[in-house]
Amino acid sequence: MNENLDPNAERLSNTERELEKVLRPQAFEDFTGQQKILANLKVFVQAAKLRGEALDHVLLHGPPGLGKTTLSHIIANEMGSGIKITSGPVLDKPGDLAGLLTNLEEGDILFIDEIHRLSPLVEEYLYSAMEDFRIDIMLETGPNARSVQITLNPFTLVGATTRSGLLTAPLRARFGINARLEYYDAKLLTTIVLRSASILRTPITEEGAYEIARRSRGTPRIANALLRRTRDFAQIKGDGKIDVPIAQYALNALNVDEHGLDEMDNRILLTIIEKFKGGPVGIKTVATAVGEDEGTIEEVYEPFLIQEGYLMRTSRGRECTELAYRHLGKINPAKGNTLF
Ligand SMILES: Nc1ncnc2c1ncn2[C@@H]1O[C@H](COP(=O)(O)OP(=O)(O)OP(=O)(O)O)[C@@H](O)[C@H]1O
Ligand SMILES: [Mg+2]
Repeated sequence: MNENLDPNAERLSNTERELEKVLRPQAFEDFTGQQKILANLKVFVQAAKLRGEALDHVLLHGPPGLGKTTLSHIIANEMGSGIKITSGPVLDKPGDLAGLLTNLEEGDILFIDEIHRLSPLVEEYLYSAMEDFRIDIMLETGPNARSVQITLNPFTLVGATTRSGLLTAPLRARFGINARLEYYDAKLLTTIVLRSASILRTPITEEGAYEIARRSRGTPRIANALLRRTRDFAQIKGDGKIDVPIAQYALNALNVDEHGLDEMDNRILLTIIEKFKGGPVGIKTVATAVGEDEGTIEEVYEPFLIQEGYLMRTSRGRECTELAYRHLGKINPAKGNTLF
């Protein structure tokens, strides 16, 4: 797959990374959508502040680019707490985690991204820290080795994962607040695109913003990436203003189709239809056939294709729906040979 055209796999240059930071909402007020989650979080944050306690541990899960990292920063801002950031694969040994934990100040947020990738040893070490704010530390090694118990400052663990199914039950049970982020509808994404365009000082029509929004796979990160690319087209091919024709021109050039499916989405559907008679077919087989990592298909592509009704997950594997056939202009042999 051509990675440069895939906003998910976008290799961010330094300026692009700066732009992501600039566009990231900093407070509950700037955060669009996920209404229920937000409403609940506001209550929990307010209550914790009122009691002068650390917020309960928070688990954020859902597909990439929906705002997990953004929310964790907002929680810290709203609590008025410091935030330390790490990720599952980086925490190699319990010692790495101990270092982080003992440096937390009261009420601080410890953000662990990709928390499903913690090693079992580190995960187990985390349990007592989360539950009792206590950890055991080994002093010295060899015959003099002994462990002492240390009391930690009360803190809030915010864990983020795209694969909540891979979390162990004991870890999941230790989060008092559990939020699953959903894909955004086109209206919410339009608001996000308009906000981002105004931060970037890019003139844009409401219809132009909607055109980008409805073709962004329900994902703010993709909407922002497409906005930035469209801005380039507007500057070079137009007069700098983003309207519907410029947005359509840019999105077509980026291989984002009419319904917002990108190249890989379409390749997955086409492969299942053409090579596997529409399915059912196992995810491993699909992954090999399209040349994409199985986990990526499962956490990035599949959830959206299922939500939009192109794909079904059955006990025998993945199956294309009638909508997928129609979308690709193919005839479903099981449904007779008419297109409509
Ligand atoms: N609700 C929102 N309102 C406005 N912008 C948002 C919102 N959610 C996400 N964004 C934008 O999308 C970008 C990606 O969000 P974020 O990094 O929080 O996603 P994520 O869920 O952590 O993704 P990943 O799983 O890949 O880490 C952010 O830089 C932010 O600008
Ligand atoms: Mg993130």
